[in-house]
Amino acid sequence: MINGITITFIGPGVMAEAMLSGILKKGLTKPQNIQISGPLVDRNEELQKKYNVRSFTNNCEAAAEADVVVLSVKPQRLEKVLQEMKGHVNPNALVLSIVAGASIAKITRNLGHDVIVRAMPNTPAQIGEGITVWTASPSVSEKQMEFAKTILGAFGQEIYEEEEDFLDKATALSGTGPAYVYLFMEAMVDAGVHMGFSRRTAERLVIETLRGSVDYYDKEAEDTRHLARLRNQVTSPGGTSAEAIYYLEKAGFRTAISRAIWAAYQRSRDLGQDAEVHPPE
Ligand SMILES: NC(=O)C1=CN([C@@H]2O[C@H](COP(=O)(O)OP(=O)(O)OC[C@H]3O[C@@H](n4cnc5c(N)ncnc54)[C@H](O)[C@@H]3O)[C@@H](O)[C@H]2O)C=CC1
Ligand SMILES: O=C(O)[C@@H]1CCC=N1
Repeated sequence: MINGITITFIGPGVMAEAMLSGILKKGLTKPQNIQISGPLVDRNEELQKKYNVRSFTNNCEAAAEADVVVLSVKPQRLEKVLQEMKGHVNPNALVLSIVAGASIAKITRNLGHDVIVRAMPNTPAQIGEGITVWTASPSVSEKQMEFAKTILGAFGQEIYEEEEDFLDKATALSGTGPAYVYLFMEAMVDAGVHMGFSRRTAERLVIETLRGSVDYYDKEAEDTRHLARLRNQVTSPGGTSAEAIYYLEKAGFRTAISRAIWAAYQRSRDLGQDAEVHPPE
């Protein structure tokens, strides 16, 4: 296992906490081997008390001795953080970035370090049910690939992709995915309220419908399960589902989703190229 290795988190926010709590829950390493570094003393103390980890306000000091340096600051802060840390990361350390859009080339260029794993988790990582897609630069050793796989598997499932472009695609699909799911759920709840249900009842109906649908999908035999077949089961000829689906398709439901996810993919690629925020078309 990876016991004994030191891991430093640069940017101790929501995602860093999800990762470190998963790592500790799985017993991958001891709390004294985990360090966090961020500018907010209150936040540092909060995590220090909760998990018994060490905290720093100086990123360079925090990273100096670490075997794994996790980059978990917001994309807009990354460049400055990398430039400030240049020359302060152990040359043999694995740098594991979860920063949306930040390409391996960009990290290497700004940090002067080429042992990089780029990963894209999502927020259900906070309850150990995330899904993370990751890739690695050629300088990452086999042992470090195993570290990365073990660390990323501590807060959900992980999928390795050889081509880095899939990281931008995963950012759009699964990294950003919870935002689409919650928006869809909100819209359904609002429709329920529109028809006269109390908000509480509408929320319950929507949440249990989603949970039940996913569980039902999961129970189907792997070789025969198919989303369209499950949808067809609900859709009787001339019935309510057919009527509703007609209106969803007429409104361009699938195209809207596909275009939105494509736009998120392009946005992730733009972030990697230091592009300014651009207005939507
Ligand atoms: N929230 C999400 O759904 C996902 C986010 N990500 C990526 O994870 C990264 C972190 O996101 P969150 O945890 O949601 O953000 P967050 O805002 O909760 O965490 C960022 C942390 O960085 C700290 N910070 C700010 N400036 C710093 C500096 N100069 N040095 C060190 N720390 C500094 C902040 O105080 C904060 O604690 C982002 O790059 C994001 O793209 C990846 C997957 C999913
Ligand atoms: O919107 C964002 O920047 C983040 C990155 C992945 C999910 N949400």
